[in-house]
Amino acid sequence: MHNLWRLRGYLRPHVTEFCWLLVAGLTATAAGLAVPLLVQRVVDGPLARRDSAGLAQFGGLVLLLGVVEAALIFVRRWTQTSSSVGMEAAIRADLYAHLQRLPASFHDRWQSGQLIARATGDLSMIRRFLSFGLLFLILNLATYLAVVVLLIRLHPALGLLVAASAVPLFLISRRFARAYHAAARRMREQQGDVATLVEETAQGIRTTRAFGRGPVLAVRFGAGARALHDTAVGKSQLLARTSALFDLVPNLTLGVVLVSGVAAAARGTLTIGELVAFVSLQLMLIWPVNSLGWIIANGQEAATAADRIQEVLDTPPTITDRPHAVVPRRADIRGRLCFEQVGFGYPGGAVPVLRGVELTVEPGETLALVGATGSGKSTLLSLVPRLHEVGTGRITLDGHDLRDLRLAALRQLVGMAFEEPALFSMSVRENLTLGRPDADDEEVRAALALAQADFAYDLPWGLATRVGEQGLSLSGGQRQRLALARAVLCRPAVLVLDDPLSALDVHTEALVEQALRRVLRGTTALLVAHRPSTVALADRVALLDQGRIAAVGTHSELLATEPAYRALLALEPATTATPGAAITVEEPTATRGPAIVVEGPPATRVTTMASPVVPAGGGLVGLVAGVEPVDGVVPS
Ligand SMILES: Nc1ncnc2c1ncn2[C@@H]1O[C@H](COP(=O)(O)OP(=O)(O)OP(=O)(O)O)[C@@H](O)[C@H]1O
Repeated sequence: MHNLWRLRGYLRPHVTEFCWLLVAGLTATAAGLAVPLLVQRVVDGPLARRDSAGLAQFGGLVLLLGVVEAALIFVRRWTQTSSSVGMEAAIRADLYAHLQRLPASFHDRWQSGQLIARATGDLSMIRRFLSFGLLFLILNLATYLAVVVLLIRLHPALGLLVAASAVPLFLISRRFARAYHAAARRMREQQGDVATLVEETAQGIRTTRAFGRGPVLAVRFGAGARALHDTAVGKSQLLARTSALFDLVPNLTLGVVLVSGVAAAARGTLTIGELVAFVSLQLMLIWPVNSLGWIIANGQEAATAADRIQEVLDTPPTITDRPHAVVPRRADIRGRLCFEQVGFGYPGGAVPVLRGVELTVEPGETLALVGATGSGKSTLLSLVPRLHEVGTGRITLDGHDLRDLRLAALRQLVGMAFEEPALFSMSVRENLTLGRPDADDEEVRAALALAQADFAYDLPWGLATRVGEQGLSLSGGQRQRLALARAVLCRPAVLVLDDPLSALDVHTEALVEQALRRVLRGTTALLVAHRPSTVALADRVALLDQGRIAAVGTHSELLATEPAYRALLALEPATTATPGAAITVEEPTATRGPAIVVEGPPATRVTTMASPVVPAGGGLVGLVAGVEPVDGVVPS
């Protein structure tokens, strides 16, 4: 319960409402408790005396109490939902803001399904406890205590017997709470796992369809869903068993009270009215005791949810502003970027990814980073906007250690485009202006022109077209060009490009390069390059080998002096794409079945379906793999 208690701060803004809720709830309970006491007076008074006027008076009073109780219950229900929903929203907002502050390494470790489950299902559990469980716990305890006091006053011996029934109830509750907590925790984890599986399947639907792995994933999902089902059934059975015990105890007590009460009434030590009142009051304990199982279950679910939420909230954001971090003026930044003995390793990684990196990029210079796959190029780039924090050494921008700059300011100074660009399910314009919400139409147009992304104007609703989740309604090359336009729109002092042209066909790449050359002239840029054509954009090249800078020089210097560099660029596959390649489907012949033919000059004629060459945005591979719906038939 400790972690649930730690969330009490969220109750503070609603404390007045909560007090009113309690007052309304307790008054309604008091009105309900008064009814049996009035009945006692009626039975022993007007009813015994056959006084019909007195009877009508009492009847009116009981009716009034009933109306008051109903009105107060309505008020309580009306207000309790709004305050608990407000608390849920506040916790969710803080959780989301915290997730934003947590470093990339946290998100590498955590499954997104687990985070989604925490921000949705777990928070709903807490809301339900705050709006119902907690309130009923207080009201039911108050009812129990009040009834027991009234019962002891009516008949001390029988009243103490009822009070004693609290002992087995307490023991059952304690055992149940422990077992239910473990089951609730297991179930929430399994729900997170199932959410992750669904999310991964949705995101990787093209890959799974193309490989025909749907049934395998379905088996994996089935196993996860079955485990969740079994835990849910076990949890419900636990609650059902305990609820039966919670039913049994008050009913057993009621039986004993009835027999002893009738005997006492026969002996004359208890009036009929007192017996009726006693039994009526005791019946009022049935619901509070019965609901105890549900309230404990609700409390345990909320406690589990609070544990899971605090696990995230307790993770410290390791990449934060230093106390005296400064916001440099954009005009003062020339863009000299220095890596000084930079070392870095991923948490849990056996060996550091970067070691003693020494590199300087002069203002306005473009430096290409070339290295074998896995040599640490992307990692090095990610240190510049502080997506990861340097382990040893430091990186400076115009002499300022990056850690001495305010994070928000640094990320405005650094524009970044990734090889696998993330677009969000919002309009093209919103995606473009993510880093510069104030950019006007002309600036957006210029950025799109530069990235050769004018296709955006031809989308069904132009820049207002919403791109699907992760921009998957666009081709890889289109996404890359939009990401490039987004990076340059920020007018950054340092442009960091992680192989941003890899998905472009040769024709588009040449156009983007031409335009990029103009931008790069005035900006410090660090770009990962795999192709000689991209390297040609750079003034100098740094060769990264197993996390160390092996050589720095111009392209021709490195070609002349570094065999490893020559080998890397020579491994470049021969380009086969052809602007305006024609695609036709040929009829089957005697020697082969039907074929998709992509035709350029004779050297690039392709007749195998395995390697069609299509201009960016062609989507042919998706049709062949059966991932996308198709008008007509793709012969196989
Ligand atoms: N988030 C991560 N967590 C743990 N290890 C990682 C992570 N990202 C990368 N690595 C490891 O760090 C090393 C360098 O990866 P990095 O992506 O920087 O290489 P790269 O040179 O950019 O490769 P490529 O050219 O294939 O993109 C690799 O061994 C990789 O497995």
